[in-house]
Amino acid sequence: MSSPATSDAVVVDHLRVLRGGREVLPDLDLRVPAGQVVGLLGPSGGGKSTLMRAVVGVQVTDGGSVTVLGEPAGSPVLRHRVGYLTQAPSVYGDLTVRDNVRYFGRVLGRTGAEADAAIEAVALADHAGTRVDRLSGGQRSRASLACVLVGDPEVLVLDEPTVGLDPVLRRDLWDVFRGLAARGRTVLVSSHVMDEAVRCDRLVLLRAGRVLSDSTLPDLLDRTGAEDAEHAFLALVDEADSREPS
Ligand SMILES: Nc1ncnc2c1ncn2[C@@H]1O[C@H](COP(=O)(O)OP(=O)(O)OP(=O)(O)O)[C@@H](O)[C@H]1O
Repeated sequence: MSSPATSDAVVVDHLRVLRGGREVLPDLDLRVPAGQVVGLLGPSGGGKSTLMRAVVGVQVTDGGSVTVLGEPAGSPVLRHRVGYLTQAPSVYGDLTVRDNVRYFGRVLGRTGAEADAAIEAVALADHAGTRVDRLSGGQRSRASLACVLVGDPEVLVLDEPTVGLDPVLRRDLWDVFRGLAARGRTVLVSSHVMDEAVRCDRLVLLRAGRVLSDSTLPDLLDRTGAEDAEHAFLALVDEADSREPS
């Protein structure tokens, strides 16, 4: 059996981001090991999307650095090596699912068969011929995900890919993410849903722009004595609050 990759696909060093004049990420350090699924969890407004935007290089930053696959985030050489799923589906409404995925695939030199495989992976084969503007919100976001998957990027940055999906679809998508990591891809995925923590190799708990914890789930549960990720997170919040002056 080959040993897991030990290099870091993403290195965030003292990242500082201001948005709307507010310090959203004051001073953030993070390492995302290659070939792993790393979950970015935490409350709404905690800075998950901002961090992801910095990793793909679309966020104006105010200090520190973000390195992806050894290159500065956003470098042109990373364009085809990093895939990004935003919370707002980025697909053409007046094209079918198949035409969207084939279009993005063609830009990246992928075949029609590879586009079909990406559609299959997000369980949209039955809707491949449907115009995207006639899909539900969850289907639309899966169509967007297929457009990311078709490029088979080395690093996937997925902002809430399972939001609003039923448990079966969520499980199936997590199987896809696990399969990507098994092939050496790195997946940084954000979620509000704490029970998705069990599917991650590592968990980063982000709150108010700070990393409360960065560890495996077993280590997190050990450290906090909690029974699951949600209770562990609450314990860490309480611990952080008790340290802050009121
Ligand atoms: N365009 C913007 N202009 C100014 N402030 C912003 C902007 N977008 C986000 N923010 C602020 O940045 C902070 C972090 O937002 P961010 O979207 O990164 O959080 P999040 O953890 O991804 O939240 P959610 O889970 O709700 O998507 C929030 O306080 C938010 O109000």
